[in-house]
Amino acid sequence: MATLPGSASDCEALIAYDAAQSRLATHSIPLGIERASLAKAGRRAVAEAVYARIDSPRADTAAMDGYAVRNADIDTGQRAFPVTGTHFAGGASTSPLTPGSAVRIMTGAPLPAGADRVVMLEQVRLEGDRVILPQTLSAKVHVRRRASDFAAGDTLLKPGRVIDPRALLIAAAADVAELAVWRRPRVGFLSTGDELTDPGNAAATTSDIPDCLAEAVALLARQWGAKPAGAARVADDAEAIRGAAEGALADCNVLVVIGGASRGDRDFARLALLPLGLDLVFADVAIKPGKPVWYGRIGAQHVLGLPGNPTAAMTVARLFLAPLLTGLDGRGTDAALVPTMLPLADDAPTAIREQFLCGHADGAGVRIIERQMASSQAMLRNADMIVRIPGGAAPSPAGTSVATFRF
Ligand SMILES: Nc1nc2c(c(=O)[nH]1)N[C@H]1C(S)=C(S)[C@@H](COP(=O)(O)OP(=O)(O)OC[C@H]3O[C@@H](n4cnc5c(N)ncnc54)[C@H](O)[C@@H]3O)O[C@H]1N2
Ligand code: MOO
Repeated sequence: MATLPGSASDCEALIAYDAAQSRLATHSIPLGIERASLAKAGRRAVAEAVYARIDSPRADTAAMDGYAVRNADIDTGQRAFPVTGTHFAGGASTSPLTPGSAVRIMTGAPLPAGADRVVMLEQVRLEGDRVILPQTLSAKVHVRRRASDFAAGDTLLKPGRVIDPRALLIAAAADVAELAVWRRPRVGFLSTGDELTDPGNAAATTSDIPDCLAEAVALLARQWGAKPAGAARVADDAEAIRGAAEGALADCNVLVVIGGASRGDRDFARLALLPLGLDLVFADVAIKPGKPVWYGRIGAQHVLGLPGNPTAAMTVARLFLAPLLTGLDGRGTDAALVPTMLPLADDAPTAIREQFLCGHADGAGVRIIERQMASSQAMLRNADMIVRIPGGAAPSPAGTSVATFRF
């Protein structure tokens, strides 16, 4: 068998998880900047600061429906005011308030020049064309000062901020119609395996098994910001894998190759791609499950190889594909890798290799799902998180604080 650059036989050292992540991070750099309308900018990371193009409020405005008056008149003891007009939100700038008079005003309407207080509708009564204010007036003047929320030129969103609904509100309020955002990676998927068939077709055969990973990993990629760029499935045949990969690479930034990652007689994934110029960055990581995961570059494109065992594949997709995608789309690899530290509810199983096990949390802490295997499928319905358990002889007893990653 040909020697694979970056690979390790069982006698060679595997690359440590943290070292593999460091290597991934050096390659996972933003793809580039594009402009997106507000409608298309959601969940993207902004590449340039967002500045306010206008003051907000744009003028001194009423914070309540009521009557705009001058404090100077109030201070003289005047409480009955002739009403000289009505101001609505959206109205143009108005003539100044005549001293000794009031203007009926609605929330959001600009105050007439000279007015510096709004008395709420509920606190006044009308007598003919005069408004009568109460003797005692609150300290609150119910005026929103011009630029008191933000001023034109203020930095409202910093580069790297992910556009969530609140950030979208701010961009729109800043009078920004388009945002400079990092490009989203296009991700293609290639499942390999003679035994695989489309879900829905296996029962009609005696031995085929449904490809349970293609759609699941594509959804995981979408959840982490990717644009899916098609999926193909090929037999365990190096020529077929190479041909399909070549076609897929023309249309994606990241190609995820599923299966054929290991040492079997028909595990061709990495070997098949070497003639395309595959430059392996790491392969065979000292983790359980998912050891055969590999990552490399073919020119500008990124190629991630997942093992075929379903739980192993989903685990390393979460651990390596998610940060690859957040690195490429400007959020940074850490966006997918910051753990939540939680106490173990029970003693964790021990293993020589570092383990990334499926678990879920309840009031007592993290529970690692029992009897899970790299090939498990049904178990995943209860797997809300991946739990990092250190390798080596040292046990991790109940109460130990462990790193968890939401699935
Ligand atoms: N001698 C060794 N054998 C194995 C090693 C090793 O280091 N030395 N590693 C083991 C580990 S760990 C894993 S994980 C698997 C990974 O195998 P491959 O990536 O080569 O995957 P396949 O051989 O193609 O398939 C393994 C298993 O998974 C099923 N599979 C594959 N793709 C899918 C899919 N899309 N949907 C559903 N099921 C899938 C496949 O049918 C096999 O049952 O290798 C160990 N062996
Ligand atoms: O590590 Mo493999 O991914 O156990 O089955």
